[in-house]
Amino acid sequence: MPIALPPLTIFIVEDNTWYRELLAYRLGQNPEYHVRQFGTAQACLDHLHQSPERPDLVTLDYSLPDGQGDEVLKRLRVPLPTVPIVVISAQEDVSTAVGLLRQGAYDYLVKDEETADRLWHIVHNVRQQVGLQRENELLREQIGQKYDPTHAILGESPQIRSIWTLIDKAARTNITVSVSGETGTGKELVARAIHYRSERRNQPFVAVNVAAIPRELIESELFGHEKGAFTGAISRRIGRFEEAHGGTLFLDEIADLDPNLQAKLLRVLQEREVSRVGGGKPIAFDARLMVATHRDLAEQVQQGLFREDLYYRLMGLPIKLPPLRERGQDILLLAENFLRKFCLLNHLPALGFSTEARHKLLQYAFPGNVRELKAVVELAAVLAEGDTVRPQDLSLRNAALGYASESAGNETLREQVAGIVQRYLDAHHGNILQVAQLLQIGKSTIYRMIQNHEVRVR
Ligand SMILES: Nc1ncnc2c1ncn2[C@@H]1O[C@H](COP(=O)(O)OP(=O)(O)OP(=O)(O)O)[C@@H](O)[C@H]1O
Repeated sequence: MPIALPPLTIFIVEDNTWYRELLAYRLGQNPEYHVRQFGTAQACLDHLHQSPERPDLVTLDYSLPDGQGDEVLKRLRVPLPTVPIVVISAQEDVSTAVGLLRQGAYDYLVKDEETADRLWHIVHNVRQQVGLQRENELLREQIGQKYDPTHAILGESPQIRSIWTLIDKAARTNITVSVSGETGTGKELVARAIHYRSERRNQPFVAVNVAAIPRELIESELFGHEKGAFTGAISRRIGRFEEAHGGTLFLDEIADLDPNLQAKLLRVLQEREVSRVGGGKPIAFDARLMVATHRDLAEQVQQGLFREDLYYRLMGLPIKLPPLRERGQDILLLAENFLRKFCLLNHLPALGFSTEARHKLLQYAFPGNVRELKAVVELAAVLAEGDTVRPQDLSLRNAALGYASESAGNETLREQVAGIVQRYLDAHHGNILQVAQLLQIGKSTIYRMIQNHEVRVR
């Protein structure tokens, strides 16, 4: 299925105001084209220098007051090495055209009454190409993310580099892996990375959060049950251990497993067989086991809350993930990555962080670690004005995150933000200016949400 294309940004560099307006008007007829106009080459270069916004296509007048086509083309190629640049000239001159094309111009057009239409076709073609390229990038990113820890588990800190090494080592054998670390540090991500690097990569990866399943259901969830095993067991059910056959079983929050099930798990690991609740013959268990916990399992053993024999069985290769606040500049690297991806997936123009916003991120402790950073960055992308994320867009206090927890669990961040804005609009009789002031967001953000049918003025 083709992906929805983000708007195409076009820079028009042309000193003749009338002609520039004409091109902008023609291209602007497609609402998916964002046109930005510049009267000189320098104005365009200054913009490229000061803003993270990058065009998908540039039209360049051959004779500008501050430079000739070939020379300006060369200067534009520095910040825009691969962006198509269409040169538009008042005169038809074959040798100039050939020279420009050799220099990497995308096309050469002569100004006449058909230029705007020809440009329209060129832009249409570029749009198709950009679409294919983005689709490719997205697919490559998805595959890369799945298999390569250096793509999936971002970071450049020494702590993360040593985690990559451990992942590679773990992936070479079937050793049980126990991942520990605070909430949101990426424990499940590490487990997945090991699975997708291992020989079991084409078999299932089954993740079970032990703490999330009610006590009375967990046994049948893990081991399955036979029909009639208990009231309500109206048909046979395959357990997660069986489901993971040939692949990997990831038991998250293992410290929360109740003592009875700890004993049963120990038996399964010793005998490499599982039995469904309610009988039947034992079934061979062939899955690689990985476990995770945010608690200190050794301490749980000391306190008598976790079986010591099971602890030694499960420990295998321990991988301890560092909290985000101890990973220094990784905070910025992750933040930029989340911002880029969010903009790409939501068809927003590219955004960057202001210097003050970076400081604010670096000063915060991130108790929710990477998960919290991701949520904060995605919300900031929605709230940002223009092309920059400012400190006030970063909702680092609990108050702002409190809104999120009020909402239904499955909503996306974007839906949650829309929900907040809608509530304010309703409460203030659709007064956009007032709502923008109260929420400290720009009016244009609200207009954009109305245009995208995310909120309504009722
Ligand atoms: N190093 C990283 N690079 C990119 N994304 C990361 C990284 N670490 C974590 N994430 C992202 O952060 C989020 C939380 O990660 P994950 O669910 O693996 O954490 P966890 O430690 O298992 O959390 P919990 O303790 O709550 O189960 C996910 O969206 C994950 O993709």
